[in-house]
Amino acid sequence: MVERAEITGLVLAGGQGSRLGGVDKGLQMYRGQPLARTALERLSPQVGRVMLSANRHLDDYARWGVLVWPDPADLAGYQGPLAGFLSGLQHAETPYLVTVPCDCPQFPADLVARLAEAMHDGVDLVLARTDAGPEPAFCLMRRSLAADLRRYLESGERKVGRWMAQLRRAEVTFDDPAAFFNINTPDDLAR
Ligand SMILES: Nc1nc2c(ncn2[C@@H]2O[C@H](COP(=O)(O)OP(=O)(O)OP(=O)(O)O)[C@@H](O)[C@H]2O)c(=O)[nH]1
Repeated sequence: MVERAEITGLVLAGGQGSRLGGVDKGLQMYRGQPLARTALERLSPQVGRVMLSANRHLDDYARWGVLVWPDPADLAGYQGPLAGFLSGLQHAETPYLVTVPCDCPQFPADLVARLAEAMHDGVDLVLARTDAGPEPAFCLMRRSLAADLRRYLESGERKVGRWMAQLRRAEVTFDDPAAFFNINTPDDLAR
């Protein structure tokens, strides 16, 4: 079991948003508020501190008073969520990092507490899942994974599942798949 104060929360907003026409997804309005802001508000009470991962409009995000980190500069181009994981692991000052994507505005209020219950000696990372399958962007991990993840990305690998498969994993099943409703298209933003 890990205490809340030992966990830094990272909102992932660094993607390409190609299914939304290439816009910066975290800044898109959903129910009157930018998506990344909703994610930060939902995550903040669950962790000791929060940060945000972005690759565009860093100043716009920083205006909300949150620490914003771009993906590691030496890993060129868009690399997918693992680049955000690495940036978070490198900047976190707590022993644990938990990630959430910016595009799931209804994720569970007890997400981090439940992931933290499953973090034990012998576990490197804990993933959320529903009956529909794993939700790998919702991941509690040890900060000490930074070196392993850097080696993985430097070797040219990008796939989240393949990186996680070689680690000691635990999974926590959440009953309500609707809580992981994911915004990918303009229609989703209007729901
Ligand atoms: N830091 C960082 N986060 C990313 C990157 N790519 C995706 N993400 C984040 O990972 C989560 C899932 O992203 P996807 O929906 O698969 O990708 P996306 O780029 O946001 O959108 P599409 O281009 O439409 O697939 C979102 O929170 C993204 O912000 C990246 O290169 N860097």
